[in-house]
Amino acid sequence: MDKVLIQGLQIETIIGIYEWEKKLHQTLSLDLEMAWDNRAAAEHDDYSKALCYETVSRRLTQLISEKPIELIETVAERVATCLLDEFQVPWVRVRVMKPGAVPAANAVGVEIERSR
Ligand SMILES: Nc1nc2c(c(=O)[nH]1)N=C([C@H](O)[C@@H](O)CO)CN2
Repeated sequence: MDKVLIQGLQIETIIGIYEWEKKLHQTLSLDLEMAWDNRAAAEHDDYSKALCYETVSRRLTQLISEKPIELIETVAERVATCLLDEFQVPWVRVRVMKPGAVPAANAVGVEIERSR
């Protein structure tokens, strides 16, 4: 299966369940694996057939930073839904990491897979 990948997409947003978290921005780090048949783009070196990682990154940053969210599970689900519905990605793996949330850990996070 071909994929388009985005690793370590940093998104600043209001995220968390505690009152103190609703008053500041924190940075999430997203890793995305998106199934995509890359042959059509490669065959004629045709950008219009490619899944543009730049466009996807911009859209997800807008989606996740537009309003406060409590759970990183919600972030992962919204990202997956956007990729399936708006970008017609047939399958996606979304990992959302919240660095610094647990001081003793490098990062904590969730990972989901969704398909159409
Ligand atoms: N499974 C989850 N557990 C927790 C979350 C979360 O989003 N998903 N969030 C928090 C707090 O917001 C925490 O990150 C504050 O440091 C706790 N557990």
